[in-house]
Amino acid sequence: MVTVRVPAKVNVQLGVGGVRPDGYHDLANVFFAVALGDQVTATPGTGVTLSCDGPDAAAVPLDDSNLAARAARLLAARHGLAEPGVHLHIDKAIPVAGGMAGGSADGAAALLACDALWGLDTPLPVLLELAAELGSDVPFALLGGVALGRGRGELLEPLPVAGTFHWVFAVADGGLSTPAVFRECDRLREESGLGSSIDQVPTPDADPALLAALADGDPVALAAALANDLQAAAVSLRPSLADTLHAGTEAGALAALVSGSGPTCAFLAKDADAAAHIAAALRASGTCRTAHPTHGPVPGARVVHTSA
Ligand SMILES: C[C@](O)(CO)[C@H](O)COP(=O)(O)OP(=O)(O)OC[C@H]1O[C@@H](n2ccc(N)nc2=O)[C@H](O)[C@@H]1O
Ligand SMILES: Nc1ncnc2c1ncn2[C@@H]1O[C@H](COP(=O)(O)OP(=O)(O)OP(=O)(O)O)[C@@H](O)[C@H]1O
Repeated sequence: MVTVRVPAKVNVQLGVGGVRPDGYHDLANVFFAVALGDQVTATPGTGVTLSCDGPDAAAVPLDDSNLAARAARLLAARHGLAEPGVHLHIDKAIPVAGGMAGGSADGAAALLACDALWGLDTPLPVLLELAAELGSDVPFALLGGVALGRGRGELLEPLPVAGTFHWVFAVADGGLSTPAVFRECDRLREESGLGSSIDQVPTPDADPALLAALADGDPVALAAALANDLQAAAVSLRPSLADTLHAGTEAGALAALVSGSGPTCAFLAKDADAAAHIAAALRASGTCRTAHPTHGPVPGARVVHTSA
C-alpha cells in the first residue's frame, strides 16, 4: 500500500495570452502550492478501480475519466504493462471543479503512488512529461512550492520564496468548467474590441514586483501584485462571486482574488490568526458554502506512507 499527499494550488499571477491555433492559451502562470490537499492511496488490485471519500465525493467521477485512473493507465502504458492492477482511493479535500486543480492533483498523486506500488522507479523528468500529457496543471502538482508555468502552464521554472503565507479559500456551491471560463475570457476580450487571438493579445510575462514579494516573503507586497486574467470571466459567469470577494475584504483580507478558473475565492491574510478570523467571517456571511484557512508554500506530491 502506498499513500501520497498532494497539494492544491492557487495562481498568484495568471496572465492569459491569446488563443493559440491548438485552442490553448499561452500563460504566465505563477503557481503556489497550499497545505489544503488530497491523499491518494494505491493498493494492489485487478484492473484500475477507484473509490473516493470527502464532502464533494459525489461530484467525483469513478470511471476512466478520473485523472487518477488516466494517470495509472498512462504510466502502465509507458512501461509496457499490459494489465495494470491497482485500486486508488482518493481522500478528497480539494473543492471539485473549483479552480484549485483538484483533479490534476489526484492525477499527479496517482502517477507517484502507482510508480512506487509497481516498483517502476520512473525518473522525475519522465513523470513530468506524463503529467503534461494528462493536463496543463498536473506537472505543477508534482513539483509544488512556487513555480512559473509558461506555455499552457506545463513548462515549469521553480521560483525562490521566503517564509510562509497565510490564505483562506471560500468554496462555492457548484463548480465552473475551465474551458468555459477561458471561452468567456475570449468573449469579453472580443466584446471590448481588443480581440482574443494570439496576434491581438500581448504575450503575458511574470510581474517583477510579484516575484520580489515572493522572494522577500512580504504578504503586503504580494497582496498588491496578485492578478488573475480569468477573474472577470469567472465573475461574469458567476456574478455572486463579487459578494464573496467583498465579504473577505471586509473581514480584513490583504487581498482577494478568484483562484484560477474559479469559483473558489482566495484571500491573503497577514498571519494565521487573521486567516482564522477571515474564514469565520466568510462562513457567517452566507456568500459561500464554507471557508478553509490554510498556508503555503508546501512541497508537491510525496509518498507519506508505504506498507507491504
Ligand atoms: C486555469 C488553470 O487552472 C490555471 O492554472 C489552468 O490553466 C487549467 O489547467 P487544466 O485544468 O489542467 O487544463 P487542461 O485540462 O490542460 O485544459 C482544459 C481546457 O482549458 C483550456 N485551457 C487550458 C490551459 C491553457 N493554458 N489554455 C486553455 O485554453 C482549454 O480549453 C483546454 O481544453
Ligand atoms: N480526481 C478528480 N477529482 C475531481 N474531479 C475530477 C477528477 N478526475 C476528473 N474529474 C473531473 O474534472 C472536472 C474538473 O475537476 P477539478 O476539480 O480538477 O477542477 P478544477 O480544480 O477547476 O481544475 P483546474 O483548476 O485544474 O482548472 C470535474 O468536474 C470532474 O468531472
